[in-house]
Amino acid sequence: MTRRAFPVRLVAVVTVLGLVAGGGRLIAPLAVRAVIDDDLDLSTVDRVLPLAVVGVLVAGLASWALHRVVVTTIERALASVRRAGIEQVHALAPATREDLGHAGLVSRLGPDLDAVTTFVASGGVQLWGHLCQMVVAAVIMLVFCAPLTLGVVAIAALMVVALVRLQAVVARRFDEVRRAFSGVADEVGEMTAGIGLVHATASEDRVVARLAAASEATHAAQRRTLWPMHAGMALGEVAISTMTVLVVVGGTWWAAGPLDLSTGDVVALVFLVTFFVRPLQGAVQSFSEAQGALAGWRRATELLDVPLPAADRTVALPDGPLSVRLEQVDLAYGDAAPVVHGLSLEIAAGEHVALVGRTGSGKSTVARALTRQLDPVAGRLLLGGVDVAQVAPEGFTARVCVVGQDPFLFDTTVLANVLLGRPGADEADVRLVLERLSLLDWAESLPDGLQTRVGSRGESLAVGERQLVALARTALVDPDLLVLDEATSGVDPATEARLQSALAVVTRGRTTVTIAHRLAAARAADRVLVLADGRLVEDGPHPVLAAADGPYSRLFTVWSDDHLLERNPIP
Ligand SMILES: Nc1ncnc2c1ncn2[C@@H]1O[C@H](COP(=O)(O)OP(=O)(O)OP(=O)(O)O)[C@@H](O)[C@H]1O
Repeated sequence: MTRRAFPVRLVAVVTVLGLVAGGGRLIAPLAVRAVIDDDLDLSTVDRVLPLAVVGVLVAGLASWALHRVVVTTIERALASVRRAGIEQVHALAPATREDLGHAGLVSRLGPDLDAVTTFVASGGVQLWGHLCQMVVAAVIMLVFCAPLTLGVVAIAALMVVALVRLQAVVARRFDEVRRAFSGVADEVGEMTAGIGLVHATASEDRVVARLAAASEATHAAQRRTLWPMHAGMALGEVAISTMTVLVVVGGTWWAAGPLDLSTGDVVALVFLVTFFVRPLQGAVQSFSEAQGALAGWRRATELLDVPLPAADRTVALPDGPLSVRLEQVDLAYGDAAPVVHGLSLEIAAGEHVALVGRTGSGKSTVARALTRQLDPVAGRLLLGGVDVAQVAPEGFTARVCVVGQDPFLFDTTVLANVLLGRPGADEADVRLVLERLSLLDWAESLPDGLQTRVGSRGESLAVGERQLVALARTALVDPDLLVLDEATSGVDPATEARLQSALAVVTRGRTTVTIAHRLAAARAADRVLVLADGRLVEDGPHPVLAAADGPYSRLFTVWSDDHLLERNPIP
């Protein structure tokens, strides 16, 4: 994150506006003082009233300007943090991104920053106005009567200490309320999601009892917040009353004695006490809200300090289809033990290989390494003869593409999702690609053709259809290494046929690694690599491995049986 210089001008503007906004309100007690000291003379009222009105108007204007400056500045700062955050997320190493987690990233750039906005818009500006008003009130009181002001400040200090403690209790209790509320939400969520099971097992009473218990817990938690909240309010009232008595008694005593205090001074002091203490109460409350906003800001900006991949990755991949070479590669997640061990293999440029193996054998992990979402913890991975550790990130995703089992689509049209494949491409390019993949008829048969919206994450389309869109997008990218994770479920026979013919076109002449979960995908490859427990245990063309008495032929038998069952279901 680029650190900016301290914004001296902004702070100066905000301070002046705060002092005018806060100080302007104090014109009222000063006007009252002047009128009382002139024995309620009407000519003084005529003189003072316009001044008081102007003062209040100026204070109002300053308050509006303060709000505007602060909110605009903070919103700009937040927008730039969001932008920088998104750029940072893109620049992070994929493994780091995965460590931070999708939800973590979303919350840092979403709700965490929203907490700052909410605080600034609701309490933040008032907090500043309150602080300024307190300062001005304290200075005027000091001018009128320093000893009384010191007494007032001493009582206020005691009040702040007590309020801060009470606030901590309130915050804890509110946390309990939030947890209790989320308990209710969990119960409601489970109840609605599992409504079928609830009916089937006739457990309505149990579920309702659990919900009632969760609701009761919420009420109890809310009741527990009441006493510290009311104690805080009562404390404020007691403090104000004590200060008022102090000012009235002390002021009267001093007025009659050592200090030259007029009746107007004493009355003005009584008002000023209120103008000093009320914002103090508000400020204490806003301070605790500020903690949440600050925590949100810290979490969001922490993201900007996450180290980026080394800047010495500057080598470009050679043009054309890319060969793949793994030399004694170990792959691991985080600090855990490697899940792929000493993997060595070679894939020629333009070759199509299938990765097969039982679940958990390491296929997806190898695919992640090929697409650089996971860096080897040992050994070397070379693409086109270049060690990926040195390959520049720029342009990498245009050369190496992955089509996952359930590809992500943006909530927009089919056309817009495919167009993402190549900047500058237009509808004609997309139609051409779809035509080449024999998918144009399918796309046009969708409710709004290419303009059909795919819904959030593409949920309006079936999984297989999402893969079709992703394949078209990939064909538009025209990568030199393609990693395909074959869809295992949710693909109807018609979509399956479209997928297979589109895949045949997309993979032609392109280095392709398919994670094959089914026989057809393995058979379509030039070569099959069999993984078991993160190790390469077989390597060869399908006919050879199928004929050998090894792990692949055993998998092949299982697949063949499944295939037969699919075609000839048990009656
Ligand atoms: N994100 C992850 N964090 C930690 N361990 C993981 C992660 N992903 C996979 N693993 C572990 O790595 C090992 C290999 O998993 P991988 O997903 O590569 O297997 P796979 O052969 O692709 O399985 P499947 O066919 O079920 O997708 C497994 O032990 C798995 O638990």
